[in-house]
Amino acid sequence: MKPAPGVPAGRPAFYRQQLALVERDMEFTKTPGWLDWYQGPTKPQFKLPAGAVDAHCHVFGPGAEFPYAPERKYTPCDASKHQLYALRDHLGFARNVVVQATCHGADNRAMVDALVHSGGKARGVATVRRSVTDGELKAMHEAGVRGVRFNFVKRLVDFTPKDELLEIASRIAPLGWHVVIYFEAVDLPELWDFFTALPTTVVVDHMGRPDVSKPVDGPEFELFLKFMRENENVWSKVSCPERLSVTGPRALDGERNAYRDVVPFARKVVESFPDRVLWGTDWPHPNLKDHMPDDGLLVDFIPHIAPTAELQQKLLVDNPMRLYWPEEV
Ligand SMILES: O=C(O)/C=C(\CC(=O)C(=O)O)C(=O)O
Repeated sequence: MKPAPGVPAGRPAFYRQQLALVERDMEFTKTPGWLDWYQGPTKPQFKLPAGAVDAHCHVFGPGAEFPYAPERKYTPCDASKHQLYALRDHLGFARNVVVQATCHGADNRAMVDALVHSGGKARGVATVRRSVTDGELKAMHEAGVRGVRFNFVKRLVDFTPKDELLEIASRIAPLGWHVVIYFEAVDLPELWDFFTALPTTVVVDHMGRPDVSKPVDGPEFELFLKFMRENENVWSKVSCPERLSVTGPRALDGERNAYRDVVPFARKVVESFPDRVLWGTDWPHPNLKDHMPDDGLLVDFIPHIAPTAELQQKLLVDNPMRLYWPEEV
């Protein structure tokens, strides 16, 4: 990698460490254009079933307590566990699955801190490197971590060799954990063999980010459906319409019928694989450039993709409970 201007060749790692030490003692400056999470979300009209789980959300810092990682690709606004749990109660969820965000790298302290202060109402998904010790994995398990996330979205992370990821997968499998994968639809063909070699349950973030301007019955989305059909260990989050939508309308200003272009994709997955789907808010919505949704209106998106009470119960309660709280099922 080319060193930054003013950094002598061969020393970038040293300078990154120095930068981390400086940043630890200063306030973080948000990435230019950063959109903060929506204040004062509406109450959803859709009444969530009792025990509903928000199975994809994050905490950011706060940076002064849990510094953002030096290798991060964005610097967010703070979004604390207290704010996350206030949103949970406001929307009517009972539990959360807190997914490690890339702005914290493999430093899982903010996420783990959120779990241990949740009164058992949150479980987590971590990011780990091959250097993670068995003791650290055990401590994370006790805190409520039940999975690791492998991220292939190039704007978010640097490349990690597949042999390192396979080694991590083989170490977390005996703990009963699963692997969450995040990738863009165009990259599925190249990643197929790696994904199908994973020895655990595999959960895809946001339906593998389909291009929803393409037909729902076209070859690209069909490949994703085939991936789920042929591999019964593969689950999908049918989340993030606000990230995938091209035409909107946005979940803002009372719009309870938002992101209509995403509906056929998510509904197809929910109806084809009702026992292997999860839903989450994705609060505090990292990296949205266009708009920040009203989370209450996002919840009102759910009945459009899971139209029956039975599908809603599986999506929001039965499936996440089976994956994250199996001891209670
Ligand atoms: O929140 C998400 O799932 C999506 C993200 C951010 C992310 O994954 C991360 O920072 O860890 C994105 O597409 O920028």
